[in-house]
Amino acid sequence: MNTHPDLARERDYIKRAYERLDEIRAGLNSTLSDAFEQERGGTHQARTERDMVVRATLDRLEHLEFGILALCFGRIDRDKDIIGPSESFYLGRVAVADSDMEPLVIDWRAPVAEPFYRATARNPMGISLRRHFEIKDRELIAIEDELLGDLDSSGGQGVELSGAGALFSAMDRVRTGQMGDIVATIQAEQDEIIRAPLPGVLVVQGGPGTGKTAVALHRAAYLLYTYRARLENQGVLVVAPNATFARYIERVLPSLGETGVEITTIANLIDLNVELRRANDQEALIKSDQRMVSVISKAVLDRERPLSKDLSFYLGSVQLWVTREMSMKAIRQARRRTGSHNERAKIVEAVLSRQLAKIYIELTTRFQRDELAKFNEESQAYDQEHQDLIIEAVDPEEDDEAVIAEVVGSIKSESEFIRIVTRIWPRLTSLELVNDLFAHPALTRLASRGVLNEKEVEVLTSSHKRGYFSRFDLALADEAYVHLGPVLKRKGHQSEVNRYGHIVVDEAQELSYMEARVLARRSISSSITLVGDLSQTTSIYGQRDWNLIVAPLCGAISKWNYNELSINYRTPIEISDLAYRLFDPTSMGLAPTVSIRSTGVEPKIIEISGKVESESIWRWVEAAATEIGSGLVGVVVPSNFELYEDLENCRALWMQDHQESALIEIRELDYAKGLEFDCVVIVEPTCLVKDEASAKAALFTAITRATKRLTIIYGEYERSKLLEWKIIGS
Ligand SMILES: Nc1ncnc2c1ncn2[C@@H]1O[C@H](COP(=O)(O)OP(=O)(O)OP(=O)(O)O)[C@@H](O)[C@H]1O
Repeated sequence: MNTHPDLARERDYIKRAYERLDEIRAGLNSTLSDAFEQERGGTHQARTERDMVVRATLDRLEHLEFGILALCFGRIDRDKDIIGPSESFYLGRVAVADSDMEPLVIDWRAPVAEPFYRATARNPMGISLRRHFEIKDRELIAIEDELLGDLDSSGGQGVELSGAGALFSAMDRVRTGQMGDIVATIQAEQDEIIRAPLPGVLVVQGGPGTGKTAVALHRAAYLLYTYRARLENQGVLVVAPNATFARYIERVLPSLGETGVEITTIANLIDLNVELRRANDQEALIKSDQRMVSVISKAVLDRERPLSKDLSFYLGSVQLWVTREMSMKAIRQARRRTGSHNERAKIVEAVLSRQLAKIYIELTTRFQRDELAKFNEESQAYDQEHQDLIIEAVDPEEDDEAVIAEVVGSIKSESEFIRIVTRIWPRLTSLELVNDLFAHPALTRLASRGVLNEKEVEVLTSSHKRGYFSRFDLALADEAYVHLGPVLKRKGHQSEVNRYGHIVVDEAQELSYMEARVLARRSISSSITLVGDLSQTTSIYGQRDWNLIVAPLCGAISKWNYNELSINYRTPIEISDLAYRLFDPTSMGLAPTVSIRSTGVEPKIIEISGKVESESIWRWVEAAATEIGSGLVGVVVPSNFELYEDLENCRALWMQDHQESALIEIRELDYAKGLEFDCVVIVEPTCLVKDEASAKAALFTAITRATKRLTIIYGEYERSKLLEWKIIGS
């Protein structure tokens, strides 16, 4: 029972704030129903104005909709200073003012709120008191005060924390499988990143559980608040590594009153509407490589091909030849022009049709129709030499443009002519280009000559499945689109890409070079926040150097800002100790992180003799779920794990009988990354990913998903590796 002397007074204040919030909501709802009730009539302007009112009211209502979450979570008392008397500010997830427009609650993002997150004993930032409220069902139940004068809020590991009580209870909460906001307990090092200026590339490196995802999302909300006029128009994009992760974080921004942020994956952003297949590691590695930039640009050029032999078609009874020479000239002319490949197909078409129209006119006027027929009969066709003579004889000045235009029109609608032009300069969708490129080894080889070796070409062609694409193909298609442009006059052509005022990328260490280019193309002015952890790079195409990640994103700006986070809010000391036995971050030049919670429960490490079977695994999963009681158990298994289906069956049966118990999820590492579970069970810990070079980082990542308990189940064949990795002792 909290017996703070100010409890009753603060309770009244918070009650008043809630009542005022209700009043504001009621006012907005009645504005809305008035607008709906008004007849659709009136002038166009009146209707437009009404629509604007409806939209703005709906936006405002949405902004005030945060369910059962607390409106107000803290207060700061500012000392008297030269500009005014001492003052108290109540901070909350949205601003609420009374009917005289006097603020009751201030938005956490307002500049005046900054000391709530940043003030320390050494630098109190002009405040004497920081107060944290615990609110349940709209009622204040506890108060935690920090007097900045004699602050001692060390988390036990020599770390200075703000609102330690509120922070620890937030960290201890049972996980639901959906990320929540941290607005009430943001720590100073996090706040600095959240409130960093908008322009430029900002990199946030932090070990597991340091709040990178949370910080990234709160930063998006902060930027929208602070640069609303610009960003509401331009848009803010959050890029998640996969759809599972996007779902995991989707509630955070709405709980902060921001619903306009787009959260998506790179594949969805490219939006080519294809079902994705998995890529194998070697294929993924090559297709993510920087060298693919030149392969793709060459692949487009390779499709601009002169004819290998002369081809003809009939316009009426006249046989017209498109010679190899003509096709080369047309390509040269088209290449001299600006515009995308697809746009310039028109130039090839125009050049050839005009040339052929002149030939046609010359032929039909110079010879009698029957003489021409005889001529054709005798020689089957006139050869290139004849035609060249005719071309030279044609003086454009003397031609009647109207007649030429008419013949050009007829030529352009001849299907054979269209076929020939398509052969020389096909209009292509980006997926067609990528599909053709890997479906035909000759094209692959041609485009990658001097860039990829024969073995790499073999990997690309042998892993290709006609008409099926991986996410890596999509990035290549996006690259190809830059050269190709939309296919005009064809159904389903792609539109121009959306560009954003700010882009936030999570798990940025896994951003491949080609995917980074996808994002660069969608950034208006290289205003980007990248959050990630180089010690958790587990994909074969991911990076272990921020310079490499940032390079394709910087655009004209060569400087970028770097920040590190150091406190692990997720993993208890007992579990992170094990993780750091496996991996020493200083070996990569990264600052070690500090866990600030302890559970007193050591991880369980279990050896299974003989073959690892689903029954034996499940026994331990069940034990973990029973032990934890409620919350979330994440079973992390190797990718393409042969027992995956069996485990899913065990899970389905277990869940039927244990509906009130802990939820169990079985996940490959890629789909557990970035997430967290009250209890983690890792199966075959040395085999989580195929790529051996990433195996250690994969286990490190899996271990650090746990907020409370950890069980590792390994087969005896993994013992020597686990000994070497210091996970088990001899
Ligand atoms: N200031 C904070 N107050 C309360 N909880 C916090 C705070 N910062 C982070 N957390 C919690 O810690 C957990 C880890 O945060 P988050 O997932 O953002 O970390 P991360 O650095 O992205 O982790 P990883 O790289 O391991 O996936 C989350 O449950 C988050 O809500």
